[in-house]
Amino acid sequence: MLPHAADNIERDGKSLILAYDHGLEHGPVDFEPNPDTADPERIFELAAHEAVTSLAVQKGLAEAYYPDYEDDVNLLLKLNGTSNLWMGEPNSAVNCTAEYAAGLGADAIGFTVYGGSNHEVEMAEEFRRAQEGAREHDMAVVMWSYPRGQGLRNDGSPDVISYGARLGLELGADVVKVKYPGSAEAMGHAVEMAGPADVVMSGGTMRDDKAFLRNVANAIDAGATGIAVGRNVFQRDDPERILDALEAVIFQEVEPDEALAIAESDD
Ligand SMILES: O=P(O)(O)OC[C@H]1O[C@](O)(COP(=O)(O)O)[C@@H](O)[C@@H]1O
Repeated sequence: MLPHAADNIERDGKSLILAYDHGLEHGPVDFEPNPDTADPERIFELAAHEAVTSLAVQKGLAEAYYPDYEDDVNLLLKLNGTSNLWMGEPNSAVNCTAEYAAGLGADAIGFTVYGGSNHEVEMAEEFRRAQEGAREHDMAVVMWSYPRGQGLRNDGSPDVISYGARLGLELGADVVKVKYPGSAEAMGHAVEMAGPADVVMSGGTMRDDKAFLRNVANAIDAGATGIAVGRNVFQRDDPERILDALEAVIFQEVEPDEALAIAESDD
């Protein structure tokens, strides 16, 4: 990683990445709890919320919508992805180059690496190309580091998550996105293993406000620099309200109860 490479997608060294690649990764089922969110325009508008430091999308959405939002949104362009229709060993098709991302105005690139998959070797090579391309265009590099595949049954165990965090550092990511390993202590170990690379917690499936914010607060206490979140924001009835609360937890480091009170008073 390069010192300060992620400054353009962070605020005071912290980040809230709004992830919206679910239409590819999971399919339309993820929009069912809040059908308005199938419309990318709704999410680009949401990404203009001041809590959001970048919006992670695939190339097609960036081409169609980003020109109208480039003044208000930092673009984190995902360069690979796989649909839920794929039944093979974990892999992620590269669908965009770093050069093309730079041409679209991206501030950062995002790349999934499934360490432990049968495809790890080719994925590391693809990541190398993307990472070096990003360096040529001064874009930050965010790795979705999700070890899974072959014998790796429990991709959420603390040891595996720490290994994923370390893979990000070793391969040259500026920010490593990992699943929450279940406790502040385990998150602290992952942060330590990532060294100077920033670690952000991946959002996960919908949880109640307090439980979700508690995990985020624990991750921040443990040294994580923020969160990359999709469903826990856009599947809620009032996504702006949870962004207000996340802003308080991540950037002001207040406790979840106080953050929720701040979010209520902003309504
Ligand atoms: O591969 P998984 O575990 O289904 O998760 C992939 C999804 O999770 C994310 O990394 C984070 O999204 P969520 O916050 O909704 O979990 C997305 O970018 C991606 O689409």
